Amino acid sequence: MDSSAHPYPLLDSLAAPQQIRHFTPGQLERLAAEVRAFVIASVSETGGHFSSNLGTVELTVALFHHFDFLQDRIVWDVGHQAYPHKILTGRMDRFPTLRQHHGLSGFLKRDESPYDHFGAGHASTSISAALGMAKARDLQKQNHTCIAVIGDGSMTAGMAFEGLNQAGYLEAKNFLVILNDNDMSINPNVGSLQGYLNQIMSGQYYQRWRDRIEHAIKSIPLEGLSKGVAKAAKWSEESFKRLMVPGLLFEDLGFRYLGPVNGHDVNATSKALAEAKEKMKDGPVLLHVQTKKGYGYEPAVQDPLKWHGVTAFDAESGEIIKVQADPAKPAPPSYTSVFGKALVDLAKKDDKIVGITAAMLDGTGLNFLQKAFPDRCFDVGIAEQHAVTFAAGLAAQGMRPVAAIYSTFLQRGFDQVAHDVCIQDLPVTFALDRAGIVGADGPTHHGLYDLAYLRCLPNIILMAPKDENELRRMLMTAVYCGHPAALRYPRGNGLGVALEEPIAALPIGKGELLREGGDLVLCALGALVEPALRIAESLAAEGIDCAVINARFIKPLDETLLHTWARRCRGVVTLEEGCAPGGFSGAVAESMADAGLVRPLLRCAVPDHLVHHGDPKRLLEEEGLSPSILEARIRTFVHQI
Ligand SMILES: Cc1ncc(C[n+]2csc(CCOP(=O)(O)OP(=O)(O)O)c2C)c(N)n1
Ligand SMILES: CC(=O)[C@@H](O)[C@H](O)COP(=O)(O)O
Ligand SMILES: [Mg+2]
Repeated sequence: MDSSAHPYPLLDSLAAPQQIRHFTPGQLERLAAEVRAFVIASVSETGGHFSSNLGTVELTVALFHHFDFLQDRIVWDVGHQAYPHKILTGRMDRFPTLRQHHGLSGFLKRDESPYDHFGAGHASTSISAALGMAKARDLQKQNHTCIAVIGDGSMTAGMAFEGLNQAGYLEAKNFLVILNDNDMSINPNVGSLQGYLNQIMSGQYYQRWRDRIEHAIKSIPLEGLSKGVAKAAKWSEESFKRLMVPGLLFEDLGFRYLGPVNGHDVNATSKALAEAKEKMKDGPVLLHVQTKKGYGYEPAVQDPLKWHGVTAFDAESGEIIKVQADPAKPAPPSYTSVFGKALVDLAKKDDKIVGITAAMLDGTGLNFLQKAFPDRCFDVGIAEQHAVTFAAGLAAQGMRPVAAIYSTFLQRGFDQVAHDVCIQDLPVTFALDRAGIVGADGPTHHGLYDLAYLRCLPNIILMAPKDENELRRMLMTAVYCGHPAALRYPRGNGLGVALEEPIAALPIGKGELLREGGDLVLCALGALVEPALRIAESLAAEGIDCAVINARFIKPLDETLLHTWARRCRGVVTLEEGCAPGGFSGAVAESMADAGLVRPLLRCAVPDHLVHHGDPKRLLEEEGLSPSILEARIRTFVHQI
């Protein structure tokens, strides 16, 4: 990065974040301006989460002015808004590597810095984690402050309220929750909580009078009054509070509510933090900070959804830099959009079909349904558990719900899938986007575990499409199979196959034989079917004869097809973009073992370890799942058996 074009004198002279504690108000403002300029310059080159980070600049600077985060603890919810935290804690020079292979993580990581006290990536964990830290501190007789910073979107999750519930009950001292309210999740934030927060925002005037009114009411001498008058005075105190005090919901949960404060005025935010420090000596405090996504960069302010996460862009013009595509070969559509449009096609013919998303309207492609049938599309907020049971309720009353949830985020709804959907055999469809390796978001976001955590559940039908056409057919199969069903498909573009009309359901539990062969049977799943076919053709030129099966179903597995070809061949190879323990290869191995069918087995899957962040192609190579590495592994295997 050319630092002469973007001078950062204060940042450059910052040897340690503790220096910020002695900054003057003017220096705090200049530091915030530098951090913002650096975020814009840096993310314009690498891409990354953007608008949320511009929203937390002043808040982060003010936090470092008041706290020493080598002693005090801070938990950033999700962590996608913590670039300013990283910049102030000695990681500025690593930003050119952001979200790249072996580079700086896009989230917080305990092993990346002593200032990262808790890692995340999924939302709404911060209050629970910070409260755990506060309790550990008390039990170990320490006295630092523990802080959770949580966005209004993340606050919609049940888990956030579970944390508040316990914190208020414990009367946790030196415990601060900062609610960073920008009226946005990735899409606009939804739900009655947001309505409540907006009401507080519009009633700022009352906050100034709050302390005076409370004091005046409290100073009424109740002792000398008759019982009835004292009761009336007490009642009027409560009523006044309810009228005048913003954030009463949080007060009723045992928090002292402070704010709202303008989170882009660094010195006002600093003042509010000073007050919070005093008040939290007596018990938990919630500080409500009002910010704007994209603040300080007009294109992002105008379109915070587009600028939530971006690829590289021209900082001057705000133009996203497009990777030069071959004009002769238009890019195939994304699996997400194929799903979104197919759902609308099905919904046009069947008014029992409804869609559900947990705050990922555009991310899952449910925006198409939202546009076509707004009454049949539900964004429930960041509330995957609720989304699943809400879908179960709809299914129990004869609707055909399709819950579109990223593979990684459904992990949070596991018990609901098991207890509410599968045990009751309710026909809920799970459309699991981002299955497999996702790339830059890293370990918290790869969709590697879905097959393992769903395969064990009763009644569920599990599928993975080899291309866009099959995705549409699987969606139809799932919606009308009368049981719980899930289809999982990857992030990114499909293969560009022609879409067949009309969409036809698949026979349940039937795989597809794509190629006959006598040496090996390659049993492939989803995104690895097409590479398996190409590998088989390449190996044929060397005299290695491979049959290829497109499994289509992980459950029920097409055992007849599998066993037939396993018997005809000398060895079996499974290929999947998912974790090896418990995944598709496990289903194949179990089935052969149960049938007493003994064949050498090569399992091509992600081994039992973390997959870090970076370019998906490179990560696939590292996991031994890129086409050329797969081919080499299969060649070695066939020569060994
Ligand atoms: C459990 C879970 N569901 C969904 C997401 C995807 N996600 C990441 S950030 C985000 C929006 C968070 O909104 P908010 O907390 O208000 O932060 P903001 O971006 O507005 O600063 C969502 C839905 C996630 N990370 N974790
Ligand atoms: C932080 C978070 O969870 C999301 O912003 C996520 O990064 C979105 O990923 P996609 O780009 O795959 O939709
Ligand atoms: Mg928000």
